Amino acid sequence: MAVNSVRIAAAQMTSINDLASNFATCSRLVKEAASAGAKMICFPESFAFIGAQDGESLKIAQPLDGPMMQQYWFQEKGPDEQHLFNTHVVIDDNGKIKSTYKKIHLFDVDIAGERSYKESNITEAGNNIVSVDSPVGRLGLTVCYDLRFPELYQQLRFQHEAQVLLVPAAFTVATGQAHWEILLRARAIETQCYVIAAAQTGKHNDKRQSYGETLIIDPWGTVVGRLTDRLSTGITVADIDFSLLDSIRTRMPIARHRKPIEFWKSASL
Ligand SMILES: O=C(O)CNC(=O)[C@H](CS)NC(=O)CCC(=O)C(=O)O
Repeated sequence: MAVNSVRIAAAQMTSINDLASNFATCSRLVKEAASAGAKMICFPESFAFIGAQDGESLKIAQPLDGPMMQQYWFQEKGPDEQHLFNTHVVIDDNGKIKSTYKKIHLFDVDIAGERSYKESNITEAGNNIVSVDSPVGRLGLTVCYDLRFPELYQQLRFQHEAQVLLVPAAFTVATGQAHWEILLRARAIETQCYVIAAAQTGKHNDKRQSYGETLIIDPWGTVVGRLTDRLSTGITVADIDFSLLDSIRTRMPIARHRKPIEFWKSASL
């Protein structure tokens, strides 16, 4: 019988301003995922480093072929000394880089009652949509704040034919409480894709805290993977079931029913 499902793991962790300590956590979680039978593990945004002071991430940023990436990963050095790229990297089981995606939507947002963020101060935005085939299906790569821009996910499903959408994140506590799960489930339902959302959680330093709640969601919108504690470090695993995915897409063929906006008419503007 053909194998129609394959296991994936999503990590949850609290990265700090210490590359070695974050790396030790990642190694431990990779081993846990392998013993659980997972073929792939997804880490949160900024798993390698979350700075406590301005400029710290710029200092540790390295090129994709630098020494850190040999170990795994990152903060990708940007086009100049003042900017890095917020890059999502897919690495195969030989340690080879299969694909990279630079975060398109930057988080320049003033959170009521919390603080304001200006990611564009140190980050250069990307402008390429990226998908890649993998043992767990065709992946669509995104990062964190991208989650609020559904057209990216529509492109990944309908133009790139993605089956699994990846959303590594470091959501704020306020926006996470209000929006995290509902946005992720909406993306899964409207694209009929698995959504894997590995999340930073807890307190990184005096100024920075993340919501957490790593989730794996199936193409029907059901949460199939979640840690028991939103704030703990660990993994959750779930099986990507291609028969389920095909059956949902066959019974409700939204790819065929979809009417791309180029064909719509505006009555008036
Ligand atoms: O700065 C880093 O180290 C890593 N990058 C992030 O944490 C980014 C930019 S500040 N965070 C988000 O995009 C949060 C989005 C969010 O919370 C929302 O959309 O509500």
